[in-house]
Amino acid sequence: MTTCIFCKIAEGQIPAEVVYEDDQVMAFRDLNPQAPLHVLVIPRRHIATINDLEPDDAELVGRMYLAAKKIAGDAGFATRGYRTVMNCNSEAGQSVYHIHLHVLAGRAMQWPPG
Ligand SMILES: CCNS(=O)(=O)OC[C@H]1O[C@@H](n2cnc3c(N)ncnc32)[C@H](O)[C@@H]1O
Repeated sequence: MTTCIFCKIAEGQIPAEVVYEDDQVMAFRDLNPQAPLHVLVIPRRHIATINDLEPDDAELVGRMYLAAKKIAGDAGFATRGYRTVMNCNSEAGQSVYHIHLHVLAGRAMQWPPG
């Protein structure tokens, strides 16, 4: 019985507005969007942080980026541009310890990030 909120979303135990899913990854809208498009791409398998990735996870991470590409493209932001962010641990602001790729689009992004 997991306590991970993103595992619960992946298992359909709690609701989310799913925008993409396949056998290994899924994506849903962020509850607190920071841009007109703000979606989270997660692996179905629980991996807490980037530090917990192993070489065997390379294809899975690649599939997360391909999902991000599809989501941003389908939403019409491929040419305008979009940002993908994966935060690792507290100083990066990670608050949900199940890796997730933020996909943000629809406004000009700042650099460097705050
Ligand atoms: C500083 C960011 N911290 S973070 O990089 O860890 O991102 C966590 C993100 O998950 C989002 N979130 C938390 N719970 C849910 C949920 N149940 N459904 C959708 N999004 C969620 C937060 O709004 C936040 O943007």
